Amino acid sequence: MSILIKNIKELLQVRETHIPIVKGKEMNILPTIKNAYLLIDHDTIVEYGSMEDIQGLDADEIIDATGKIVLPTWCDSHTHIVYAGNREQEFVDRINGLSYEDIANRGGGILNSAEKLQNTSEEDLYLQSSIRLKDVIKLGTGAIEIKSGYGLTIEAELKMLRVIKKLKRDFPIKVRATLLAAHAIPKEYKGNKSAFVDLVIDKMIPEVANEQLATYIDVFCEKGYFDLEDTERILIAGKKHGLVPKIHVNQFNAFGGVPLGVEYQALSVDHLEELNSQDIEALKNSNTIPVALPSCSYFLSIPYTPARQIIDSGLPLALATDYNPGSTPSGNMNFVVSTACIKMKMTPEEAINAATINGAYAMGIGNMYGSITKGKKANLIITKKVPSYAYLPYSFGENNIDQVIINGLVY
Ligand SMILES: N=CN[C@@H](CCC(=O)O)C(=O)O
Ligand SMILES: [Zn+2]
Repeated sequence: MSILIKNIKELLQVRETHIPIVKGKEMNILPTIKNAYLLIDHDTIVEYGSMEDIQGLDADEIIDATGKIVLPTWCDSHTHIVYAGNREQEFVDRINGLSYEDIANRGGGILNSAEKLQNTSEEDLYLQSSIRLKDVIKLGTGAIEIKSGYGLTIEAELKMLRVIKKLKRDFPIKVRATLLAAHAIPKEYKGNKSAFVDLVIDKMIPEVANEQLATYIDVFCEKGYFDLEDTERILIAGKKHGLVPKIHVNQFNAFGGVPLGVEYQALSVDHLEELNSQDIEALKNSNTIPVALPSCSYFLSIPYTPARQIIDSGLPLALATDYNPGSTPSGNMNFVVSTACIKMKMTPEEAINAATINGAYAMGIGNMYGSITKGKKANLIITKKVPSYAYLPYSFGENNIDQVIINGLVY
């Protein structure tokens, strides 16, 4: 099966050869071809170019993209989409004056989601999560990282990871799984955090690695959750079992989590709403990518990750949703890209690079996803008729997507 997309107003993120990451000033460059075509064979991009050079090309199916923009699907490198129920009451409580911290301190927050998940069957959890996954694909996400972390017992963490495995089996998009057992201290371990960290290290990590249920190891490194020592112990144990660090740091406090992540070769350090100059220095000359989650800042009314400071220091930046029931009940990468431009002063070029090539890097799939490159997966967004690509972040809240192609099939 082949598809030829013709008369594309502008084809975005065209990279003749694969580049793994874009950093600093390069982030402001988005290579495009105006009046372009693109040929898909089965699930692969095999050819593209200017309409002037299209002669001789034919395909089983022709899509006329007159007036429309084509770009690679979003790579959402940070989500928690496997969860049970919702937390809209906490949302109302925050409107009425409680903070995220207040809610967590009285047993809500992550512990609330953990209780719900523990009491939900694997089948129901799969059903609830698959609805969300379908929805985000329609919004243009073609690759997604999904974390555990609402289980907090061995059984429930394994249940979450098995659901992620089934989603990976049943859906055409790329799915990467992360073990985030150290997401909160369970009620039963209150005052005895080190025993819970021992459980994560001695039981959960070996079991998950043994069953090959995760690629990455994550920790919520934050005051009131897991400190630097806990984080270091968990990263060491994860690495010993072949899990690559990819961690939550600096959401509310900056106290050394970023340099620690870099020291343990984390693939990414995510959140960074609070960031200091030592963090920036640590990230320079490292292979660790910072990841910003602007929908979380929006929803919790906390600071936005200082994208300008990061990019202007020559660093790369990726954008992701953080889709979860507590801090970001949205998996809309289009909103993330818009919000990054509106609130973080990223240019459309920077934001699109951050949500495609750099998103793919932040989930370790850059060789096959994130750009229009021959041989990469045919995962594409075809927009509605739009005046320019800057219109995409500009028209925030509007759905500009006409079609999503995943592995060469119109979704
Ligand atoms: N901060 C830690 N974890 C999630 C939120 C978890 C929750 O509130 O359920 C996050 O990335 O924002
Ligand atoms: Zn998160």
